[in-house]
Amino acid sequence: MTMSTDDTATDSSNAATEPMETEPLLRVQNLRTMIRTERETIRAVDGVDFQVERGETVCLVGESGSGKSITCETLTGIVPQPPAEIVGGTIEFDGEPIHDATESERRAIRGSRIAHVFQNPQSALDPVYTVGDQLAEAIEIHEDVTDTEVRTRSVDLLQRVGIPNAPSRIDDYPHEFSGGMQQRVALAIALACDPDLLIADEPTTAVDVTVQARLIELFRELTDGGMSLLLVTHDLRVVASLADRVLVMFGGTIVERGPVERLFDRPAHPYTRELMDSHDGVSRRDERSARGSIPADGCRFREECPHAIDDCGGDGQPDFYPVDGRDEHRTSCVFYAPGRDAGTVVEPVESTTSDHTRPVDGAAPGGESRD
Ligand SMILES: Nc1ncnc2c1ncn2[C@@H]1O[C@H](COP(=O)(O)OP(=O)(O)OP(=O)(O)O)[C@@H](O)[C@H]1O
Ligand code: NI
Repeated sequence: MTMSTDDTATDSSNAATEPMETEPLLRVQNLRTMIRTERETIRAVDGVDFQVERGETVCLVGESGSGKSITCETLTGIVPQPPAEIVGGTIEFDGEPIHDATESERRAIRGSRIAHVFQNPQSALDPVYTVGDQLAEAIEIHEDVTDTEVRTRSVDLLQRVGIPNAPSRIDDYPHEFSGGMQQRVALAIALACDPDLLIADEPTTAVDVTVQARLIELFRELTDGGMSLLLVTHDLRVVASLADRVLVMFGGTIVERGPVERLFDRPAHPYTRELMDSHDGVSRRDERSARGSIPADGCRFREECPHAIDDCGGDGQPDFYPVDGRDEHRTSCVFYAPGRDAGTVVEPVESTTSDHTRPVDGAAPGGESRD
């Protein structure tokens, strides 16, 4: 069902490890996380399934409040409980279930194999230690190296994430950096442990175009080197530059999934089509609070969908149907069910490939440019 990464699978020379190598690095099934507030219970993540292959970049997109960050935080077990409550789902990492892991087991995985750069960087940085101390700690967990090597590597990491004057800034404390730089410092610390999977939540949002281009280049190098990347972003140009596959979220559910070229060329779900048509995803973000709540069942987009019919209701979200008969590109929309006319959904919206879906650096979309 997912894009093949056969090139990594066939590298294995040891036959005994072959079944492991063909496993996705991360497999998530039916992830469900509720948030209970005094006023209501929000189904922040409601039945999310996906996987990330080795060396693959998967982008998670969708409007503000759609559940992207809570999905990531549920994966690494750092979602604050309460107000959140993880009510279901299985998470397998490198073939091992980790959803039942104890807090200390999870911390061990987070410190070595999965790195998570939060949307809000302050929470990741320790205010009482210098950036250099925090980088050193992360490097030393992984490897036994001399102090000089640690220092050289720390400076290099800061330079790679675009921190100017890294050799002197390394001795600064987190509060001496701007918000945008703090997130990049957190990224440098995350990368210090040489993770197999990097989960990065909006890492390119508060940065200028030069730094953005540098980060895109860095992510490419890392995934070319075999790291997997789960990237949350609002910026469709970043998606076009980096993604192999895209997951579109709305109201705590994934509504469409597929290879990046397909998502941009043939967006299928009415919500995806609207997202691709919006200029930068910002206009819808501001409207959300004014438009009231999203249904907690059926298709979550139905109240706002120009094509909604009775079948869009029901208990669970609609099944995932192939788009144009392609298994790897699927959407949770009843109009794509066999025998239904998907043209109803597609027709009224005009061409959707516009400037903001072009890669930032003019390269071909991720899937092609990585080879
Ligand atoms: N601490 C919290 N208390 C109450 N509700 C919360 C809390 N954190 C998240 N939520 C709610 O959970 C839902 C999912 O939020 P989440 O942060 O995952 O969205 P997001 O897709 O990451 O949005 P953004 O693009 O703004 O970062 C939203 O309805 C949000 O309001
Ligand atoms: Ni978020």
